[in-house]
Amino acid sequence: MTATHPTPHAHRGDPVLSMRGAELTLGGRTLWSGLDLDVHPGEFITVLGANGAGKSSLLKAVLGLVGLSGGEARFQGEPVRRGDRRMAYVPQQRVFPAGTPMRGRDLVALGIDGHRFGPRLFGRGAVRQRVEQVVEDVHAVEYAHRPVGELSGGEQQRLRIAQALVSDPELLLCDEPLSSLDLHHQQEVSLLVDRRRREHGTPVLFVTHDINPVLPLTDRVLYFAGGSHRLGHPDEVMRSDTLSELYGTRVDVAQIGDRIVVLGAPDEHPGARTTPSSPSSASAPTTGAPTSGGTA
Ligand SMILES: Nc1ncnc2c1ncn2[C@@H]1O[C@H](COP(=O)(O)OP(=O)(O)OP(=O)(O)O)[C@@H](O)[C@H]1O
Repeated sequence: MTATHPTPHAHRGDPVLSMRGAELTLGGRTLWSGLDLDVHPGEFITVLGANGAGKSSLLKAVLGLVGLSGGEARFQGEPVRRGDRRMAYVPQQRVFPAGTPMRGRDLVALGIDGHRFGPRLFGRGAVRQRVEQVVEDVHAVEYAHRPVGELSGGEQQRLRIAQALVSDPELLLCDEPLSSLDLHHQQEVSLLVDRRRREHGTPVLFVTHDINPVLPLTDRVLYFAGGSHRLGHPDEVMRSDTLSELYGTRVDVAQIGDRIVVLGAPDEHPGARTTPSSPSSASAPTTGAPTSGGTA
């Protein structure tokens, strides 16, 4: 399914990431197949689906950490490869233990010179300058000198975004970066990612269980369920008929205020792990109200 709506932030030009007939089998189970995806400069693609449907594994495949079992994935025209520093990854929010001595700026600098596979990109002075600039960009100057273990979850996550941005990436891969954050911090972190793609044209693949915080930013949704997927504008994908067909069972998409809730979506498979961010009601991922796009 191809989006028929415009993607307001997508720039013209060749896709940054292109997948054709992509299939991923892990542990003997085919998570998804027949995936055709072009990610254009500036695009914000929200990746949704049940626990265990293969959302995080998509990011791993793009990062070259797991190999496709079929089809191909190309980044900037070349087959994806592990350790490509032009892609940046923002992990799930995980709190650093209270005694962690590393300071905020050092965490950010790891995005440049702490990488095991990459060469040193800059001299020491240039690294410091670049780190300082990104710390300012994410409005973390006030606390970047403090040990990360002393910082709040939201502050830590801002620094993780800074760590991802410090290498000036050409593709941003975010794996549930908002989980465990309160609404205010969810919005702050989302806006940092949004600003990056608007100002630098860096496209974003954003895995989440809840589209609501990023719905106004979302150009297209990629929804995985039942070994299949749908790709399109939120209006096209977040519908009862589309998701019922995808899950192979009745699924209701309800609008409650400015939010949309998906009701009745089953777990992907009995052994799928659950995450704290999963809504408890009916194992249903919550999703946001379809809008016509625009920035938050
Ligand atoms: N390296 C691996 N080897 C075998 N199985 C794997 C591997 N990595 C992931 N899996 C399995 O693949 C399935 C998909 O995992 P993945 O983490 O991609 O799901 P997800 O959609 O991100 O789920 P969640 O919403 O729970 O985070 C899971 O059943 C997982 O156990």
